[in-house]
Order: sequence, then structure tokens, then C-alpha cells
Amino acid sequence: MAVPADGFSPVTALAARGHCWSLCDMVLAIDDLTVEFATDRGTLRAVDGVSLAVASGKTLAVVGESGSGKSVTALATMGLLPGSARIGGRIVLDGEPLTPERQRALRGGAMAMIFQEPMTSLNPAFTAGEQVAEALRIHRNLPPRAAFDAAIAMLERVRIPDAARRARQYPHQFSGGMRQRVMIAIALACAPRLLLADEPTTALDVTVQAQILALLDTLKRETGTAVVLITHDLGVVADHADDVAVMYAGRVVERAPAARLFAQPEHPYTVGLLGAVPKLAGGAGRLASIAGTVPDMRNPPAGCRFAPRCPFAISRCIAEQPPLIPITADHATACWRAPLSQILEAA
Ligand SMILES: Nc1ncnc2c1ncn2[C@@H]1O[C@H](COP(=O)(O)OP(=O)(O)OP(=O)(O)O)[C@@H](O)[C@H]1O
Repeated sequence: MAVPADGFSPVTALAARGHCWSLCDMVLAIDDLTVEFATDRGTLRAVDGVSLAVASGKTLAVVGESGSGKSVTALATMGLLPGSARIGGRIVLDGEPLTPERQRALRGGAMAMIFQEPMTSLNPAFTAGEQVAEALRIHRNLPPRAAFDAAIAMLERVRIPDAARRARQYPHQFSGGMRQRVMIAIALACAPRLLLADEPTTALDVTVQAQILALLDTLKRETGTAVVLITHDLGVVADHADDVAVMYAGRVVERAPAARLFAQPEHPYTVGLLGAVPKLAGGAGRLASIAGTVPDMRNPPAGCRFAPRCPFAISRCIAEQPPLIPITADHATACWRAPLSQILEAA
């Protein structure tokens, strides 16, 4: 396997921990993924050398502000990008590279995705039960009657009250939270190895959001599904993620177990996201308080992409793009000033 441009692939991370690496250890391993789109104003590299891995029964949160390449990474994994997208690198599911043919065969079965707005992925012309049953017919070869019965059982598992009756209703007859449960039922009907959840609860009120995330945790524990959770909400990350990858302008800039990332963020961007350091430009608060904007991905800065906004930048940061540098065996940061925590402590 090629070592990716960031120099710190999931492979090297595990090797550094003394693991005898096997791709089979991870449900999903993304290695040096690049995605480019041709636009009117030149080529836009939306994802640039991203490497991620997630194991069975674990949740990897992917965080970063709008446009950082989170959704494009997930869509590339599912094989749902437009045909015009140029994709490089490797995506491996259960030890086998994901080719477009394999993605088509596994989508909705061994790997599934849920989105922020269930109405865009639910078909308004079919009942909730029919839509769950369809996944079971296609991927489990169940006959129609058995598939519908299994669909009702799945709707019960996602805690839809009166599931046998609700299975015969259409998406518009459900509330937002209940629609999201139907979408989860469809996604998890075939006990996928991998679930990609792209802001699954952002559109819901806080109570429903908590219920849905707790439900996802329970189902994940029961099935051993590996979950990639894309979110803007650091509270959600703290409560539900095992590991975190922080993305900025198409690259992973920090990767760590969730508890460690919150206790000791090492990348200035993560520090800004956490609002942990009042000295960071803009004062305490979330990333919005950091001066400046995300770079134009058609023409990103030559060095560190965060350097123009970074209060810690030195001349090397402007000139040279930092690779992910291991701080510990499972914590890496793409920052020439690493370990930043020592600079912060000394300040
Ligand atoms: N089909 C496409 N054609 C051209 N550019 C695209 C396409 N899809 C995404 N992009 C661009 O790729 C970049 C990354 O987008 P992406 O949706 O992955 O960001 P994100 O981190 O998921 O943001 P958000 O949090 O808003 O969903 C953005 O600049 C976006 O405009």
C-alpha cells in the first residue's frame, strides 16, 4: 500500500502502535483519497490526500467547517459522486478495495448512508414499510411478505410506535424525527458493516437529536457497524465518537481519540474549533470567531492552508505544506509548530 501524501496513513498509525497491520482490522480504510471537480474557473480539489480508518463497532467523527470536504469524502466512499469527479487513492471495505461495481452492489446493503434531510432520500410515493422492505428484498433476497414483516420489526427497532400501522403510511405522514427514524431503519435493515451519517440530526430539535443519536449508538453496538459521523456539533462528537478527524480545506489536519482531542488539541484550527484558547484571534468561542475565511480550493495557499488565519504561523507554514505529524501513536497533527500544546502551556 502506498504511503499517502500526508505521510501518516491509518496503516502507519497502527504500525506505530505495534499492531500487525491487516486491512481486515478496519471495516473502512481510506488511503490518500483525492477528489477533483472541473469547474468553470479551473480544477477544484475538494479532497486532497485524506486517509481515515474506522473499526467495527466504532464511531469516527469527521468535523470541520463548511466546504472542508467531509461530504465529498463520504460520497466518494459510497460511489455517489457525479461521473465527472476525478477520484484518486484507495477506499477499502473489509479488506477489499471498493470498485464502482462493488460500491453499486453493496450500497444499501453492506454500506449505507443517512443524510440531514430524510425527505431527499425517502421516496414520497412508497410507504415507510415498502421502502425498508425494498432494501431487504434486494440485499437479503427476502420474498415480499417476509421482507414487509421484517420491515415492521425494523421500524419497531428504531422505536417507531405502532410500527405495523405506521409501516403502511407515506413519508409525509411522519414528523421530521420519525422520518429520520425511517431513514435509519432503511439504512440499518441489512445490518451494514459501514454507516455513513452526514449531519443526521442537524435539522432536528435537541431532544429528538439526542434520541436519534442514542438510537444509533444502540444499533451500532448490536450490529458492530462501523460509523462515520459527519457533524458540525462538537457536543455530539464528545458524546458519541470514539475517534475524530478534523478536516480543513480538503485535508485532515488532526486525528485523535475523541477524549484526547478535547483534552489536548494540537492543531491551531482544532483549538479554534474548540474555542479553548482565548489568545486565539477573535477570543474564546467557536471557529466562527477566527478571522479570515476558508481558502478558494481552486487556488489554495502553497503552504499550510490554515496559515493565513493562524496566529501561530511562522515562515515555514507559508512556504511548506505540513504532513500529519504523530504526537503519540494515535494522535497526529498537520502543523509545523507541533506539539502546539507545549507552546500554549509556555505562553
Ligand atoms: N459536484 C460538485 N461539483 C463541484 N464542486 C463540488 C461538488 N460537490 C462538492 N463540491 C465542492 O467541494 C468542496 C467540499 O464540499 P463538501 O460538501 O464535501 O464540504 P463539507 O465539508 O461536507 O461541507 P458542509 O459541512 O457544508 O456539508 C466544496 O468547495 C464544494 O463546493
